[in-house]
Amino acid sequence: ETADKDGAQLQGCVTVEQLNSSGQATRRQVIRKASVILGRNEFQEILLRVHDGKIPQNYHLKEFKLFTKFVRDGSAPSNCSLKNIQLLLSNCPPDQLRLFLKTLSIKHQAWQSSKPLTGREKLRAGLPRSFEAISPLQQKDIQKVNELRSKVPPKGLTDRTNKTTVAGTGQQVKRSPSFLPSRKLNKEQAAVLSAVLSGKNVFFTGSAGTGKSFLLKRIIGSLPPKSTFATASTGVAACHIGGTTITQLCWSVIQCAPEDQIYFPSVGLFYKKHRVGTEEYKQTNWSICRFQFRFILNIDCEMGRNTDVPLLSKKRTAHSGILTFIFISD
Ligand SMILES: Nc1ncnc2c1ncn2[C@@H]1O[C@H](COP(=O)(O)OP(=O)(O)OP(=O)(O)O)[C@@H](O)[C@H]1O
Repeated sequence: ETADKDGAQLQGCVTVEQLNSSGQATRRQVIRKASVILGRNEFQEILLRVHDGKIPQNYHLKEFKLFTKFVRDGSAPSNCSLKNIQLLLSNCPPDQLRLFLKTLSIKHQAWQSSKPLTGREKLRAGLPRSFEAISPLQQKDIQKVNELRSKVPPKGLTDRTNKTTVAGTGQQVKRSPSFLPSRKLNKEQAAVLSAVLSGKNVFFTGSAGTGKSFLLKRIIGSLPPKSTFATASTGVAACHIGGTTITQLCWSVIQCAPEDQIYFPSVGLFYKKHRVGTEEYKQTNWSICRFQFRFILNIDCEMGRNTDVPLLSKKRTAHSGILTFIFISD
């Protein structure tokens, strides 16, 4: 349950954009497999370290805007306004991203309330450069930020960086620390999650109310969205987990493929993309049903040998080599 333990680290795709004075990107660097670490320097200032596996880049987070609209999809743009730099995080495990952004936001608010050193004081201190990963969120951090918020006079506005919503009456709303992982996975659930994260093929089941759906949500939240496909045999089951039906997944395989003609090794056939409603389309639809059938039947051996997987990997998984398929029964 790494996502719960640590809000200071994140894995995903990072796009670093250099903005000009009118906010347009003049330079862009995309790091598909980046590690992002939240840390502090020798003056306890908050830094964001982006590591591409070779050279780490540090970004000061004195002033920044955070946009959290797409966190559920594993994406979050943030803007370090001091340097006119925009960092766009994408394809991050959503649970990990959520905790990371909460940690960032709370730690930054707490830091703002402390008296930052002036440039002269920093020079005088003569401290050697350092970087240390930030400590995980604790109850005392939340209490501190709640105290700070209660001192702020009501404004009737919502600040983008500090989303303490203030009702129209001017009354300030204290947010509960609900983001702290209050519900831990039990031993069996944690074992399943760690097997999934280590890339094993896993089948888990249990009687009613034993926590299968709870675990499933945690699994989906711990994997990179672009290479995770949650599917179910029926629409009802798919809706339950925010996934898609297997038929839909198969169609998306076809549609995502860059070529007009696609080869499926598991059935040894070529399929052509056709316009909806044509005779060829109907035939292709039938073939896809057969493909699905084989796909599910052969899930162990086919996926183990990675036969059909490269078809998906061309476009949808440009960011990651490992694909995770989740099949849910009703
Ligand atoms: N580790 C956990 N900690 C706290 N609560 C849990 C945990 N696992 C499951 N629960 C709770 O137990 C209840 C049943 O869990 P869940 O709905 O996931 O079971 P299920 O096996 O999917 O059930 P069913 O087969 O009936 O759909 C839910 O209220 C869920 O929030």
